[in-house]
Amino acid sequence: MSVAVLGAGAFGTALAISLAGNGFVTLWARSAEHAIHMENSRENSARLPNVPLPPAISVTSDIKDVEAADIVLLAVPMQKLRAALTEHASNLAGKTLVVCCKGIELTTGLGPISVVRQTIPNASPALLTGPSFADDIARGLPTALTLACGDADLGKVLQTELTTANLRLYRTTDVIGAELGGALKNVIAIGCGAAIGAGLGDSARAALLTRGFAEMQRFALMRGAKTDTLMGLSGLGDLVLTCSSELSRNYRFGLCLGQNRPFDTHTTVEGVATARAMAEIAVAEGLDMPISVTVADLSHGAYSVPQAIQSLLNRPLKEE
Ligand SMILES: NC(=O)C1=CN([C@@H]2O[C@H](COP(=O)(O)OP(=O)(O)OC[C@H]3O[C@@H](n4cnc5c(N)ncnc54)[C@H](OP(=O)(O)O)[C@@H]3O)[C@@H](O)[C@H]2O)C=CC1
Ligand SMILES: O=C(CO)COP(=O)(O)O
Repeated sequence: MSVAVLGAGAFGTALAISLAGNGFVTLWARSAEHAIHMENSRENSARLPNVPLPPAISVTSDIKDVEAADIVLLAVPMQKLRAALTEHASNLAGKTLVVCCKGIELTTGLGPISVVRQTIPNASPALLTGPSFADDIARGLPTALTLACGDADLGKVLQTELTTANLRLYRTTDVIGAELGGALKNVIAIGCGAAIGAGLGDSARAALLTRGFAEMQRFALMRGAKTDTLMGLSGLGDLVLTCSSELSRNYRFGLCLGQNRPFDTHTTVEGVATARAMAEIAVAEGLDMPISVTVADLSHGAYSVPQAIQSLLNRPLKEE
């Protein structure tokens, strides 16, 4: 089956490089200039520098090339997904669409699969998520991800088609659990980065990671996710990776908050909008999500790090 990747950012490019080991891949960028530069230089110097594009990748800005593919991977930031799908709805109608973004849409509180269902109702949606840095995948380092698809038979097909020499896919039909694990871990990673940035130490990070995971489970189970999914690659696996590595943009954003340093506003930091979406849902549903709500406030400058720490430490004592 032919594969196209819509979105030539760091992750889309990395997935295209890995999938090129299986056969021809179309990598679509919205900017014609960017596409031509990548096609000629055989590198995505803007988003994923120093990794050559294999010959099996064709970079294009012509959406008709995406339309020709059987499977389309959607690798744009969560808050841009609806606009991208709406713009290209007629080209993507009826296709198998594998969303690769991690987050909750701020304006609706929906995850990526629901956004696909709303914008392109006759598409077959799936989700690719789990612990993986674009740079690791692009350099061929071994990575394990979760392929979530509500249609179990299609999930098996996609698992086979999208597994590569270095990318091992596990499958699940628990789309909600996989979506929420990937979205919520970014929020906790910002908190962990802030703790380390502020010099609070590794013990504080472990506490935030663990209690943050309890919040992730509370939120996801309320939305119908399965505990096993949260315990897997798309939940705990990605949480551990993102909370412990400076390769993570969410973690680095948190580090800057903790150190009171500015952060490049052009960098994709999914956890900022997702923290806000999550906090709004938590308040509406009466869910106790103190770390996530604190990260939302911190990320938008409503709290300083010392205020955030005080508010978390001064909460009433409770059972674990
Ligand atoms: N980077 C990583 O290590 C990983 C990322 N992910 C997830 O993948 C998703 C994308 O992240 P990543 O690739 O890193 O982000 P980047 O910031 O590297 O790239 C985002 C890409 O999306 C494109 N884009 C933005 N808006 C639109 C639009 N409306 N239509 C078409 N294209 C658009 C941008 O185009 P332009 O350049 O023209 O602005 C850019 O190419 C995120 O949800 C992230 O959480 C998941 C796992 C790992
Ligand atoms: O999702 C990721 C790792 O699995 C990438 O994390 P960042 O978006 O924080 O860089």
